[in-house]
Amino acid sequence: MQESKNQHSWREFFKLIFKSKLPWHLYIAGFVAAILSTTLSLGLPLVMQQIMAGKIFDSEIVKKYILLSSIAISLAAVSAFFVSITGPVTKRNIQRTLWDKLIRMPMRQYKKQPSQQLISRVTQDTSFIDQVIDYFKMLVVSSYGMIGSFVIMYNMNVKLTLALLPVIPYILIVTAVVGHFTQKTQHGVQEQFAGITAFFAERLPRVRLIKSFGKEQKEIDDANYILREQYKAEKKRAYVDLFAEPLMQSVQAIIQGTVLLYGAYLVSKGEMKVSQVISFFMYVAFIHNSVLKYGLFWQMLKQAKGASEKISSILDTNSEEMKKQVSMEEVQKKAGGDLRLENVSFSYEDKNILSNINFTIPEGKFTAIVGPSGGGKSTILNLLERFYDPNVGRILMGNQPVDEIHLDEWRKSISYVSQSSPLLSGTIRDNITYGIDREVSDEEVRIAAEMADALEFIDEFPEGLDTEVGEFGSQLSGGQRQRIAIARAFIKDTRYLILDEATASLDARSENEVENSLKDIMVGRTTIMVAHDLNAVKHADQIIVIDSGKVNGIGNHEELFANNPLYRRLAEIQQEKDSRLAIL
Ligand SMILES: Nc1ncnc2c1ncn2[C@@H]1O[C@H](COP(=O)(O)OP(=O)(O)OP(=O)(O)O)[C@@H](O)[C@H]1O
Repeated sequence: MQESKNQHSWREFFKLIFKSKLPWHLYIAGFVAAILSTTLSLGLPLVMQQIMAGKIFDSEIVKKYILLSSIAISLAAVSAFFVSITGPVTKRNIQRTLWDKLIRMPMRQYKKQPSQQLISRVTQDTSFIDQVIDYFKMLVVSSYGMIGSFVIMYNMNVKLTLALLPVIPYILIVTAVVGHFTQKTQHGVQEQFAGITAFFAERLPRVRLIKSFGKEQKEIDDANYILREQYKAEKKRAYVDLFAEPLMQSVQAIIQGTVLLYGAYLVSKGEMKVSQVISFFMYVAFIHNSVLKYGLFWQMLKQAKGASEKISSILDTNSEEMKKQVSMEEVQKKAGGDLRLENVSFSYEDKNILSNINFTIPEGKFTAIVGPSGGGKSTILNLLERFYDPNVGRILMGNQPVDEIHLDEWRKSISYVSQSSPLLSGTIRDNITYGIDREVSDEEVRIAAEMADALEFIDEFPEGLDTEVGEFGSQLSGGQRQRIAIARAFIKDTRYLILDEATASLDARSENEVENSLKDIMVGRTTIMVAHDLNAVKHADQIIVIDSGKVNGIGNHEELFANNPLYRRLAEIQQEKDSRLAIL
């Protein structure tokens, strides 16, 4: 079982590498430069051997040494440059692939992982992949250098080379043990880091909530706790370093000691020259450096494998399918624009929300959806926008199932204004024209703003349409944000208008202004409005009462007031509320 999981994750790793269109030409260029540099470096101890053997005054040999080392260093620099270039290109390509997938995932998928985790997939995990490819290149080059060193050493002196062989198992064990513990503790540090990022990223945008409940000290204590955990993880890593460093040094001491002591013995026996021992010494330093890279590569590979599993779990999800067989225009010509929910049932995961819903939303008319909180009204809007598909039943436009219509055209035919219309950071103009694919003139933006009752406050800002709205529109009031969203809906000029409690969070004056703006925009459009304030829907052509995921009644205000006890009760509550407000 464990083995098949392991094989699976390696498959994910290679799948990701090949999917991400990596800059192979740059990798190959860097690899060739590194191999050439290593080849020249392998020749250096031999030239040094000649110099140490008495040719110090032979200018040709000295020149050769300087030339060889200069070229080797330059090629190593070129190779390092390619590493610096390939890393960011690889990371960028993987991030692009990932973002492309993330933004096209169906809504259900976003619920499966908190957004903080998704962010660290794109920012943190992608870095491991490019690092491991670089390390792999380094490993191949180091192996080549090691084999080359052994071959040269073997030709120089068989006895001294063979004397190094018993050290190899020790080197392998030390590298594996150090690699294992370093990787484990490093993983712990990264986990803590991800937790801390998530903690701060969640708290900072909600600082208002924290302050209003006076919970600053609790948040400081919570932060102290996770920062302490981070410190503990880092301390563990420091302890591992404490043992790792001497162990790795002992590898160096053993191989260098073997060369020096046994080399000195062979010199005393006349079987080797001192210059050869020096040359040997240089080769074992080369081998020692390569061994260190093996240890690091193993750690990197494990991290990259874990990261690629997580990234692949996102890449393997299905994207929303945008193009289906029928275009919106065709359907409309053939079947008109009435929307019909036919035996629709729906659940989020295993929680049943809607049961056997049937109703029609007539084209060009005003339909309101009302009912007690949690009954499923917004869920119906989610289904109409096709953020989710019904589990049972279907939604039709005319007599055409909407899931057969191009999804991008469908969504573009709907303007949606909700209780807290989200804005993106940027200017007021950027936000009013967001999602509009054509060129929009300032004149047009101003007309839309005027119709949404937004122009007056926009002109009060010194920067006018160029005013920055801040993160999530934080520089504007709730009412201002709503009116920007309505101006956007005016410009979008869509067939369908969906309003979900569009005025619920506003004060009486803003509510009045926004309602007036909405009245203008609703003219001639199929409007579906969810509202708790029954005054806002009294004049609807049709009101649908939803209770506990079922249709409780359909009719206009008068009909429902006369025949539907739930609606009458809601209307009476509304009247009581209105009269209380009138007294105040
Ligand atoms: N994304 C979601 N995942 C899981 N459950 C959800 C999700 N959205 C809503 N629900 C649940 O579905 C039920 C219906 O919610 P919905 O928002 O559709 O009700 P509503 O009638 O619009 O309520 P309100 O009038 O309070 O806005 C609620 O019990 C809610 O907890």
